Amino acid sequence: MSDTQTLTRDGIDAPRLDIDPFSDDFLNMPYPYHERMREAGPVVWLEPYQLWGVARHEEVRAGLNDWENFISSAGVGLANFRTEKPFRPPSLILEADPPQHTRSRTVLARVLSPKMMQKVRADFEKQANELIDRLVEQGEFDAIKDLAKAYPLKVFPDAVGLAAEGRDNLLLYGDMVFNAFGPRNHVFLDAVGRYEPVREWIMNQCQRSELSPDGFGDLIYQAADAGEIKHEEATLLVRSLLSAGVDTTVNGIGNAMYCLAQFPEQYDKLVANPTLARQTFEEALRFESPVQTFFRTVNRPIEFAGTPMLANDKVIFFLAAANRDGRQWKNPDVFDIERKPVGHMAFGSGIHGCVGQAVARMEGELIFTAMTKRVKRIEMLGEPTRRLNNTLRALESLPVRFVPH
Ligand code: HEM
Ligand SMILES: CCOc1cccc(C(=O)O)c1
Repeated sequence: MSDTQTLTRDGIDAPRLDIDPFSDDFLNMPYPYHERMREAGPVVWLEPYQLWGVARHEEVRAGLNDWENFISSAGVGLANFRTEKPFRPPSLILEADPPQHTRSRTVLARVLSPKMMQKVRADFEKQANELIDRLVEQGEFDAIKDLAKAYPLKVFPDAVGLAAEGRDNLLLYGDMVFNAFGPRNHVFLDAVGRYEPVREWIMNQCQRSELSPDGFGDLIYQAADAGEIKHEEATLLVRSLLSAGVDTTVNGIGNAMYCLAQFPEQYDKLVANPTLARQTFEEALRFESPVQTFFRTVNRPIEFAGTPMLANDKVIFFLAAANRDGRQWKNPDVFDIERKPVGHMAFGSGIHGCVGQAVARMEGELIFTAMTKRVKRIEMLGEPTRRLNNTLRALESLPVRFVPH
């Protein structure tokens, strides 16, 4: 950092907060910090990283929907790709703006469409039923290792067309990718050591020769055969599926399990009405958002929510803070499966809104539907342990017991 940068910038027309969103304290328990930022104003200036923070629902939504002023091609993490070398070759969808983004999005939106989900639904359902049957037999288990990781690591790579071996590498890779959106803190440095061995493995898995025909991965190469994208672009788009498609759902399901184990009266409501399974997963995404933040870069001098911003400023959008904003939600800090959390920011918003949400929603719906049919109660056998990550809200372990009907 140059000398001038160590001093805070003049002309900041917003509340200045000395909050580090990547400190262990913040990552362990973000909610009091979210409240402070929301109450300070629609936009705040975070001194430790000299960037803007947006934590209220209305402004998070407005900012993510404004892709022309808040761009993704300069990176959706702390690093500004205009001045720093990206940690890895940029994503052609997440870290792209139109028109590149549009071509990538058209292909992935087709491959991951609700219509495509119908083709794999029966297998996702069979795997959910068999897994829950095994865990009911087992009785006591770790809801993260044996359920939240096991299910996505089976169904999604199967659908993509990956070989069966080495799939745990997808967790190491996802952990790394999501840490890399943050600063080079100890959380990132601890992960980067685990990541080196799998970097090559991941790129090998993205090669067409490694993918089974007609899986999600091969369908992307078929779009290249049809001339929609280049073949080398198809390889990077398969990497997008492997980057975003596992660690997200692992923590979506893991956090939902924690919610249902902490609030047994909510699980009782779900058992009484299993058609609430999809909505239960959605409420868990709002209440304990797996993806906590994403950044944007200001494209040109603008005034946003009454605050002047300069080109190249970084803005961090706190999706999880928006999801508990009392301006948007009644009793936001209550996990209520009868709430319809329409408009939550857990999947983002606008042109970059999650292209894999149909996959995520189907995984959540099927695993919790299978559970309600077999499990009368989820008992917590001890406190969970947390896995700190610069972007993800993740548990490392959650000891539970399934009490069958
Ligand atoms: C509970 C699970 C999931 C959560 C919470 C989640 C969250 C998100 C969020 C917040 C974004 C917006 C990123 C931005 O605005 O910069 C996003 C985009 C994306 N997601 Fe998901 N995601 C989930 C599951 C998935 C799955 C299963 C896949 C793949 C099959 C996936 C693939 C992607 C991709 C490729 C993008 C970039 C889309 C674009 O930039 O147009 N996600 N996701
Ligand atoms: C869940 C947000 O979406 C992501 C996350 C990480 C990587 C990528 C990618 O496109 O490589 C996408």
